[in-house]
This record gives sequence, structure tokens and C-alpha cells, in this order.
Amino acid sequence: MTETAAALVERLTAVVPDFPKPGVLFRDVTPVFSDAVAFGRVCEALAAPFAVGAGFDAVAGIEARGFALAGGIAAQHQVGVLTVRKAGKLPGEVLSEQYALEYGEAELELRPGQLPAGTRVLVVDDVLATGGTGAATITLLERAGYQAVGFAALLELDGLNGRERLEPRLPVTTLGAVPA
Ligand SMILES: O=P(O)(O)OC[C@H]1O[C@H](OP(=O)(O)OP(=O)(O)O)[C@H](O)[C@@H]1O
Ligand SMILES: Nc1ncnc2[nH]cnc12
Repeated sequence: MTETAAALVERLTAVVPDFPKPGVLFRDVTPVFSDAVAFGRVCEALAAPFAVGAGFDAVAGIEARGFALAGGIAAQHQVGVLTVRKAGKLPGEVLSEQYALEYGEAELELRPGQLPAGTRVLVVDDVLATGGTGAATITLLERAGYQAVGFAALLELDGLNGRERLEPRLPVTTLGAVPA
């Protein structure tokens, strides 16, 4: 029988204790990316709920693992990619947003003016934890004049309220929920 995207994520994701800090149970999804069948299937599943109806015109990938997913989805749907990067990586004019993570503080940046105002953007990342990264990304996209139409991640971490934080702003899809 065909293995579903959710089953592939569950089977292939590695669980790494005490990374990147003691006490954090890190979900390493990179084996999902290196398996050709799994990668194609999860990209399809992440975008499927957003491909019907209004749809999306671009995919925003959040550094770092969101970049791979955004590229896969964009190629399947023949749309472009916006890269939402960690601070200090993008040249020229940038918009910046600071945010808190499960394990620290960070800042994300986006170059404005790459696509027309009103472009409908699907946001993708590997893991939804506290939702701080997703919320900062949605704010950056809105500040750039785009419409963030959905957030999709491979996994959400139970108990950190990421979904509760993002859902008032846009629809959220993940392929599985695991303990934080
Ligand atoms: O929902 P949140 O609590 O914001 O956490 C989710 C974010 O945390 C991880 O990235 P991280 O910032 O560790 O960066 P990395 O991609 O460089 O590993 C993950 O890839 C998400 O982007
Ligand atoms: N436990 C975790 N595993 C992988 N990515 C994360 N991002 C935030 N918390 C994470």
C-alpha cells in the first residue's frame, strides 16, 4: 500500500535528545528530504489544502529547512520562492522582525519588492513549535505588501501553542503532531 506523507514523516524523522541545547528533543526531518519519494509526497501534501480555491502565487521558505520544502512545492506548482532569512544574510534593503524560539531569540529578514503587492504567499517550514518563527514571517510578508494565505509544516510540537498563535491569522496545516 502507498505510504502516506504523514506516515513517511513519522517513519523518517529522527529524534535527537539535547540538541541544540540540553532538554530540547530535536526533530530532524532531513531524512525526509533525502528520500526522493518522501520529499515529493510531503511537498504535495503540504500544499494540497491551499491549492484549491483562491490558491497561492508564491511560496515563502523559512531558513533553513523551509527552503528545501519551498523549492519542492514551488516546482510542483510552477510558482516562485521567497526566502525568509536569518538576520545579516540578505544584501540591500531588508525588513526585519525579532522573535523568541523554543530555545532562544532570533531575527528574520525579507527583501521587499520582489513580487507585486497582494501576491498570495504560502509559508512553509519544517517544524511548528511556539509559532514565533511563523508569526514573524507572516508579519514580514504583510509588511512587504503580500497576503500570507497559509502556513504549512511537516510537524507541530504539542504543548507549545504554535497552532493557536498562527490560526487567528491564517489557516495552518501540518502532517503530524509530536510531543515537544
Ligand atoms: O515555532 P518556533 O518556536 O518558532 O520554532 C520553529 C522553528 O525552529 C526551527 O528553526 P531554528 O530557528 O532552530 O533554525 P534552523 O533552521 O537554523 O535550525 C525550525 O526549523 C523552525 O523554523
Ligand atoms: N524540538 C524541535 N525540533 C526541531 N525543530 C524545532 N524548532 C523548535 N523546536 C524544535
